[in-house]
Amino acid sequence: MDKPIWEPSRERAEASNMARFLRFVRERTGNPDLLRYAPLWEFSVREPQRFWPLVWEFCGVRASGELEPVIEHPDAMPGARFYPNIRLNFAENLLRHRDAHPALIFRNEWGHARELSYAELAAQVGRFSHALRAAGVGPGDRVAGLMPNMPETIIAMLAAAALGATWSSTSPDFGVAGIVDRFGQIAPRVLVSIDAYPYDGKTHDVLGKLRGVLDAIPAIEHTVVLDYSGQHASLAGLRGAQGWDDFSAGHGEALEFTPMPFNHAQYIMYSSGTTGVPKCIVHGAGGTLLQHLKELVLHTDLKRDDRIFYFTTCGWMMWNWLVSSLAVGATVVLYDGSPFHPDGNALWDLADETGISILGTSAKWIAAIEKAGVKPRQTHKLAALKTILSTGSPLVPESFDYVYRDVKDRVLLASISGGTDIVSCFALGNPLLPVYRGELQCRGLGMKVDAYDDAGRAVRGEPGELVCLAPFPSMPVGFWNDADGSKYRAAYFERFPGVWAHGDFVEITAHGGVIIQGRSDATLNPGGVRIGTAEIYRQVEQVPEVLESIAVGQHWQGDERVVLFVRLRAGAQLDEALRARIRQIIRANTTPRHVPARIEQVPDIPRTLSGKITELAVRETIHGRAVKNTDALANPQALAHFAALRASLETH
Ligand SMILES: CC(=O)CC(=O)SCCNC(=O)CCNC(=O)[C@H](O)C(C)(C)COP(=O)(O)OP(=O)(O)OC[C@H]1O[C@@H](n2cnc3c(N)ncnc32)[C@H](O)[C@@H]1OP(=O)(O)O
Repeated sequence: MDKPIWEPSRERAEASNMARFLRFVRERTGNPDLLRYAPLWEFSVREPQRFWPLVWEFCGVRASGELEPVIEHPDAMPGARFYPNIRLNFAENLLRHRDAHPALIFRNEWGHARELSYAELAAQVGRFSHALRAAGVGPGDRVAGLMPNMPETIIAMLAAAALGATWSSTSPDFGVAGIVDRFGQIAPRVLVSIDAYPYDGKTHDVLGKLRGVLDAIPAIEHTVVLDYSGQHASLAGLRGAQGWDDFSAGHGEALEFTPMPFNHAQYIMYSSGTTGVPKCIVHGAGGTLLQHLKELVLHTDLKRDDRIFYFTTCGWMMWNWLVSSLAVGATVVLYDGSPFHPDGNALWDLADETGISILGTSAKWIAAIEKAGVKPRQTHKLAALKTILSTGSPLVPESFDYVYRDVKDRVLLASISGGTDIVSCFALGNPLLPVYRGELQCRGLGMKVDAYDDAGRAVRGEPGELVCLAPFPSMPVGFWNDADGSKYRAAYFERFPGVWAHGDFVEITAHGGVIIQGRSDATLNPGGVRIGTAEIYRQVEQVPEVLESIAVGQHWQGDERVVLFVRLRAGAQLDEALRARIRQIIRANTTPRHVPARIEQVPDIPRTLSGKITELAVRETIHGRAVKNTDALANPQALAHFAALRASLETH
């Protein structure tokens, strides 16, 4: 059982950035024992004040100011601040290369194919940045993107970052309410959007949603619309709207970068919980950069001649992570569309056509193409492919077998895990280590990750709560609109004081690997797409017949599906018409991925003594597991209604 499924060759390991880094750290610290990953990791978490400057120097961060202190208040969790006396510009770090090497290769379902060199990218960023400045954007302003994964999204983000503005993006599959719930909170000055986009053989309109968004967010002064579909749709009637080309016309290309504090708000990302509107998580410029460089250069072994691809929307942190690859000067391959269009080979075709060497995707997709009988080993060359990354949900042991059997045997398969909250990973790949079925190779350097039982004791060889015991640079710098930090503390530090509790169940294995078991909190994760239940409740409860509802994730065919339970007004009955209406309102206002797979009626919903509905108690009940703490429930008898539905939920 403990035999690796794959091991790096000696040549591959020795040529890796991680091996070079080990040598570099040995020289700099004079510690001859740092010969393997395990002692390097120990050093990184024991001496963060020495470790992070080594990453900084090895990766060549561009900045000015004093490097000391590395961490101010190093024992405060939260409260520690990295590099308080440093200034840098995020875009300047990502655009350090300005040559003819390809920066971006883009493909989409419509057959668009484009390539931009680093020089061309820099010129386009320069022009858009001047246009944003002319529109009044300056340091600290927010620029929002309702954009697919395409070059203009990166151009707009870098242009905003060059000015010291904050970027926030959301995928255009959200309905008006989902968009307004997000961007409405951060009051962006400029909104960048497309007119329409392709997904799964269809053209999805965005212009129609823009009016509702603009009506609800008066802060937006300018709306820049890219004619992505080429249909030259009229922008008449859209407040402050201009086409992308008109907006940028007449501006010069010279890049200017405004130096910003290390902890300046670079990105705002969204995470929906069980109540209220989504949380706006603010990530700092320097912390995001340093952490991404560590993960890309060391853990992913990214080099200049690599072509890196990740299947992601601009609403998932893998987009932000992928874009940081520009700092290495590598080529970033972008794809907009369904990874199943026209068939399950779409991404393998892309890999062969564009020479992808690092291909990132999700556990759900790998399981889906296996089921569809896709066997790229027989049909594709995949000559350049050396690493496959997977995230979103746990990659099951059988998927490791599939990849090595039917995709490619000489490939490092790295399951990686972290999240929006940290815009990076807790555990991930490593070019020096073997791959064990079902395991993430290691905890990330500098990440003091552990597994805790309910009493806050570290456990090994069994699942516990994923915790991080020490500060790391990509902790959020805070939440937006949370001046006293109470929402931020409540999100991660209430479970164990002074310790980050992430909301995942994790096991740390005997050989230092990590197995993620799934969410320990009420977050839904169907197909690896993270969804907060509140977004569903806010829609369902607009349906007049529904008094209240509760949504949980049910294990289903190796994945998770969303099951929604509704309590209806006296006399109302849940029939197919009502189910369809509930699905429709969710689909229209959130995204199609929020739509529950099953909807059932219950006469009562369990709540705590303080009146909060308890998703975890319902989740345990429908899986036939004992519910802890029924004493804390005001109406434990309500669980019987869910237990009664268990057999039906298990069969269809
Ligand atoms: C380090 C970390 O920890 C970081 C992270 O986790 S970041 C998050 C990573 N998460 C992921 O990578 C998610 C992985 N999952 C997926 O990408 C997708 O589930 C999948 C590609 C595997 C399958 O996608 P899919 O085939 O479109 O199915 P699914 O996601 O179930 O889509 C449901 C519906 O939404 C629609 N849809 C999906 N994306 C859409 C879009 N952009 N626009 C419009 N409709 C869309 C689909 O067409 C489908 O519609 P129908 O119900 O009408 O058929």
